Amino acid sequence: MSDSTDIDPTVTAELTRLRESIDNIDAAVVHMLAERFKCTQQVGVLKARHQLPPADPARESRQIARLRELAESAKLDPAFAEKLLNFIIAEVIRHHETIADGAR
Ligand SMILES: C=C(O[C@@H]1C=C(C(=O)O)C=C[C@H]1O)C(=O)O
Repeated sequence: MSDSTDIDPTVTAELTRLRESIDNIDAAVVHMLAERFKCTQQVGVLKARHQLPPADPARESRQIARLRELAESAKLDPAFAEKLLNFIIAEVIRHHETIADGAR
């Protein structure tokens, strides 16, 4: 069995370089998601104020179609992109329901 002391130093250096980029990308994703949630919270307040429903399935369909196209041109699995967007949207709708409940 090999342990970390047997690894070729050039392999370790390459792994470290790649992991530094992965960490930077993860940080960017967190910051972008935080900005997205700031916007969606404002949408939630606007909807609650004007008695609009938390979810907008027609808007979601357009977003999914657009994201699937973007994913294809970026060589990212469109099914994965759709699942990710649906996961995020489900959380946003939950937030909107909470905001609407608080406004009642
Ligand atoms: C943010 C909105 O509310 C919901 C959340 C969406 C999203 O996270 O992109 C899209 C549609 C809605 O179901 C919106 O209506 O724009």
